[in-house]
Amino acid sequence: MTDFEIRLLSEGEQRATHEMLGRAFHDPRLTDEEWERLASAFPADRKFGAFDGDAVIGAASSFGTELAVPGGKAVPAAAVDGVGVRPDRTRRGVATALMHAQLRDCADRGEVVAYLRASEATIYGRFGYGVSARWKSLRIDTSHARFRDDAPAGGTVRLLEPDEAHELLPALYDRIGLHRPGMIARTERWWSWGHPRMIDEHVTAVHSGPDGDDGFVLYKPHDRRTLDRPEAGVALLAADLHAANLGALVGLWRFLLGVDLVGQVVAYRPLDEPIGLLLTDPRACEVTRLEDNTWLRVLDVPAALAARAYGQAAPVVIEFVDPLLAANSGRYRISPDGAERTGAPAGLRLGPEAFGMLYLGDRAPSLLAALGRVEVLNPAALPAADRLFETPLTPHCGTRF
Ligand SMILES: CC(=O)SCCNC(=O)CCNC(=O)[C@H](O)C(C)(C)COP(=O)(O)OP(=O)(O)OC[C@H]1O[C@@H](n2cnc3c(N)ncnc32)[C@H](O)[C@@H]1OP(=O)(O)O
Repeated sequence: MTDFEIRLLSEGEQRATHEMLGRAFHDPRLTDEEWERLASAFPADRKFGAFDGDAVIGAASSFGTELAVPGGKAVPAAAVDGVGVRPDRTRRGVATALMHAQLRDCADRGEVVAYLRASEATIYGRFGYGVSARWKSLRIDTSHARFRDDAPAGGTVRLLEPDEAHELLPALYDRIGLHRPGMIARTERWWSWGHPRMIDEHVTAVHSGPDGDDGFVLYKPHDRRTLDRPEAGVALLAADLHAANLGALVGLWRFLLGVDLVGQVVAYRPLDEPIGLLLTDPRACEVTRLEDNTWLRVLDVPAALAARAYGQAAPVVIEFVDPLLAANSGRYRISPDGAERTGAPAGLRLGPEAFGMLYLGDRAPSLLAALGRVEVLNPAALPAADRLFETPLTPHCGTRF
């Protein structure tokens, strides 16, 4: 017996929900004016609330998008955000009830995976989410950063005024395309939610190559000068950097590292970002942190397996066990040609959390088996599964949500 009810928000309940989330995330209360500006980007649609009478004590939200998977296709995905419980009602199962309702709802909508960024790494594994992509924080000291003679030259970079950036970036992001597993489509809701403020708070630079605009970066300076270190310059945080090709990536990095009065450039990048290899002194590029970036929970196993590409190896049968979304449970034969349900005996057995960790290519099945997250029923299946699930590019989302 619970003392709360889970249901979708009704019109008119958004502001109270936003206020409740503000208490969970320690955000300041919004003025009426601030709420007016924000309201249209905080729709009731797809928001689950936990209610004690009329009072909202917990919420979980999502929006529909597309997620790039290995091989170049994209699948319908639920981008989950705004999960929070009022501080006086935590640890009584509210988030669990919200998560279960939300996962069933997203599965009913035909979405193939749910995808999120976690405030803490201890929360989401129990709901079947696994870390699907990690990122590295880079800090590049500009005084030591010289490009090698054989590094690509890159094209030209120009700064945009904020109104030009609002106009140009959505189409440029689409043009760059979902070329890396883990990237998501930026929907209208996404552009209208955090992005206007983001553009206003950052400088936007666009890269042009032989075929026109092919990359952009939003950066923001943080002043590190003090009275005893007046020479320190500023640190630039490259908060949103996307490039369609290596030339655009190098061109944007050359630009960032060449901006005057800058001592450091900091960015959160894919694990295989090659910037250090382009410098005469690769140690000028320090990895200061490596952590989980996105978490993935599969909602439709047959569709997820059918959408991605596989490496060359003998076929493997995996048995998938899903305690929450029972329709997913069963055996699947995976080969370089695709995946299908099968009655054949399984070589490996796993659940949704391990699936989330290997689906985009972040972790190898053999590592998960060694850690006890994948059960090995036939040892020959393990090296074959490693080769099938291996991906040439490390997964990376690169979009805040
Ligand atoms: C995608 C996003 O929006 S990420 C943002 C998540 N939200 C936040 O971080 C805001 C602040 N935190 C909160 O609002 C809440 O603490 C939440 C949403 C994280 C958890 O809500 P709760 O209602 O307390 O979770 P619930 O009671 O269902 O807990 C389920 C289990 O998870 C555990 N758990 C929940 N939160 C945490 C946590 N932060 N750290 C460790 N364990 C946790 C509980 O102990 C419980 O374990 P049990 O099943 O073994 O008893």
